[in-house]
Amino acid sequence: MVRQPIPVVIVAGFLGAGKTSLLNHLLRNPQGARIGVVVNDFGKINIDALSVAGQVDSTVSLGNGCLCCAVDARGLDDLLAKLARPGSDIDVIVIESSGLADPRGMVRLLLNSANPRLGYGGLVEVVDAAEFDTTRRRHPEIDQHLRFADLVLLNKIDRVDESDQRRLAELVRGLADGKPVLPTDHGRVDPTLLFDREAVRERRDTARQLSFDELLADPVDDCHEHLHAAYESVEFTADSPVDPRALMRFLDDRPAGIYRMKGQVHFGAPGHGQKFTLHTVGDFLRFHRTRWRRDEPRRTQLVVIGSGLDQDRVRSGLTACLGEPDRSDEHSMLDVLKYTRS
Ligand SMILES: Nc1nc2c(ncn2[C@@H]2O[C@H](COP(=O)(O)OP(=O)(O)OP(=O)(O)O)[C@@H](O)[C@H]2O)c(=O)[nH]1
Repeated sequence: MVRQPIPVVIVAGFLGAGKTSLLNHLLRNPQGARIGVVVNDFGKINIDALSVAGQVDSTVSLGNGCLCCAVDARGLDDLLAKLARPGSDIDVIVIESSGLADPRGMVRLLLNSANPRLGYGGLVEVVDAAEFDTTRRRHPEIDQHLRFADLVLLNKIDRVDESDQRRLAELVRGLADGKPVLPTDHGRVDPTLLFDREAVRERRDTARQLSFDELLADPVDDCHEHLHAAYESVEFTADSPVDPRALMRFLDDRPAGIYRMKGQVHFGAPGHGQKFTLHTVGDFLRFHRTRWRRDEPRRTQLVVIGSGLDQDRVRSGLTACLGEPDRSDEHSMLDVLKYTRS
């Protein structure tokens, strides 16, 4: 029996829009589908891969760099072929692209893949409703990304009021050429919308039209003009614990240029030895508290992403946060806990 191609769904969207949240939602609610995952992060420590690891059998990580550039895409075909190898019982592959990748390059790559086991499963663009206006002002090219989407998730809907929800939904629908726009929070969407195998051929045909008319007609696609060309990342790893008050001071007065921070923090405060996952997106700040896996080293690993960063200042600022808190200070974690969801 000839097997239907495995749909490959690309999840794209600007830094911090909610791609990993969507991926985690899909992995927790697979509706019986076996999902293979490819994670491409910006920054040498692949925080996203750490976040989805343990939930899925087949995760492959592309590490640093953006998938959208041909030079960085080398190996993607091999990774996909590995996931779709004969005998694999994967039903769908989801690629979470870096928040700075240009999705057009990835769509093109998949359409041009010679692997008969793989089919283009569509592009899902995740939009951060709370940050969209600002992001668009700074990066007007985001509009182009939306044009190629098959489905747009207007995410973080809980962070905007109703009239803004309506305005943004209309705006995004217009930019996405009338494609469906679904309001979501934390990427919670009906997974069957993404995994519908029947829709794969149709999407491929539509995308092929795009590919000939627009994608391939625009082969220049200079990587130096991609969003990631203007961004840089700083990685920070430390085995000694972090002083919560010092970290909060750093976060309250972040060095200029930082847009996104993510990773895990190991605090030294007594009674707070759990894993605190940190996310900042623009002004947004959140910690999520979970248990460390048994084999996981208690250490802080952060990726800081921004434009025009003073990398030394970021590193020295974080290094200055290391140290045991004052043990007589019972409230050292108070500010952290204000921003924490368990
Ligand atoms: N309030 C709110 N927060 C959200 C929502 N979706 C995601 N977040 C939070 O936003 C932060 C970033 O979410 P991620 O899912 O990591 O975003 P991402 O697009 O994968 O980020 P990058 O890979 O760095 O580009 C996390 O703290 C999430 O918990 C949402 O709908 N509402």
